[in-house]
Amino acid sequence: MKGKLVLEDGSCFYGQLIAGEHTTGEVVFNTGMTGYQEILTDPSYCGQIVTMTYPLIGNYGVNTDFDQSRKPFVKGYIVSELCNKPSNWQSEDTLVSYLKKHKISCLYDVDTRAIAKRIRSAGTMRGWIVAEDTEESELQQLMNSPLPNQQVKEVTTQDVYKMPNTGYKVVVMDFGIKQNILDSLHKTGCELIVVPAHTDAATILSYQPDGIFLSNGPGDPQDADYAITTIKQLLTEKPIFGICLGHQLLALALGAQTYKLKFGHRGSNHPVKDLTSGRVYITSQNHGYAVDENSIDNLEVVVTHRAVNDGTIEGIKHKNLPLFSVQYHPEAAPGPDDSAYLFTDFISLMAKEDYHA
Ligand SMILES: NC(=O)CC[C@H](N)C(=O)O
Repeated sequence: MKGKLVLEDGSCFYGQLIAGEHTTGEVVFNTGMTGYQEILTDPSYCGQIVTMTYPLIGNYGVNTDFDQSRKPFVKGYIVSELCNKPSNWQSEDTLVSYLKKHKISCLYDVDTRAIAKRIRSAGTMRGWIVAEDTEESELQQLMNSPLPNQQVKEVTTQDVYKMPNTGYKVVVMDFGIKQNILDSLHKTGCELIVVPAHTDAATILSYQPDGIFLSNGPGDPQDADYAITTIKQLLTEKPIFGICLGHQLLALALGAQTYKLKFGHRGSNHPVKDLTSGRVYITSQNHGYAVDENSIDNLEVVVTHRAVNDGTIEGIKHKNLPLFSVQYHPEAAPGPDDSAYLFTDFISLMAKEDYHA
């Protein structure tokens, strides 16, 4: 079926549509060459239509081991060439049948470069994927519908679950966690207790954890005000490590502000400088918001990492308390695992607190 992407500014991009009912979301682009299944199932993309700038997608098929959560959470998917004859020993199915099975509207054979350039110059916009022959009146009706802003509620776990182990006990606040973050923490020996996003501080502390982990997740961090309130109450209680949305929420709880980037950072090769060692790490990123530079001046917060491309804040720590966070993804999936050492840093922080106890 012929389809199109209509952007908020009126621009249209034409292609072929599969699996698709019409859909809407914030249109973003990811520059990764691989990792399409991890991207589809990263809950941080809930509410967004993801455009892949790499021109060939689907070429190594899909495999359930690559899933980062229980299902794909993207609202729509846009690719140039959609390969339907994968060649890889791990391939269990085609991406086409995966998208159909999960009813993810996918527009392909589209000029993805033109879409990325449009977003890059005009900024992230809302968009609609519809059949090409959609009546103007129907399109207008779709365009008048409000965009939801409580995606964390959609992706967080409904029930508490545990991943037993013999090491430190960590309560994981699940705002839409990726499987590889859980696996990375678990691999370092941690026992994990994963709790829903709305869990209050008293309940979290009742598990008597050695540390608290704040996960990645979708949406504007300022919409998760309930989580900011909870984290505020935990700041002086336990060591805390946050990734991406978790980093933004930690910063907000410490009194900083966040703002929306023009078109965000989404890809697998973003250079980040560790300001302590001077080393540059190539990192996996997926975020549309960042911690505001000017808001931290009078806080007990130190910037530990910066994006090399645009200088934005990529990591912070507290001057005295055992709290730190990064904006990028040390768990990769997809992307390089150069920053996996941060998980061991969290263990060292818990060990230090343990010693002082
Ligand atoms: N991956 C994430 O956790 C993303 C955080 C937040 N939703 C942002 O876009 O900035």
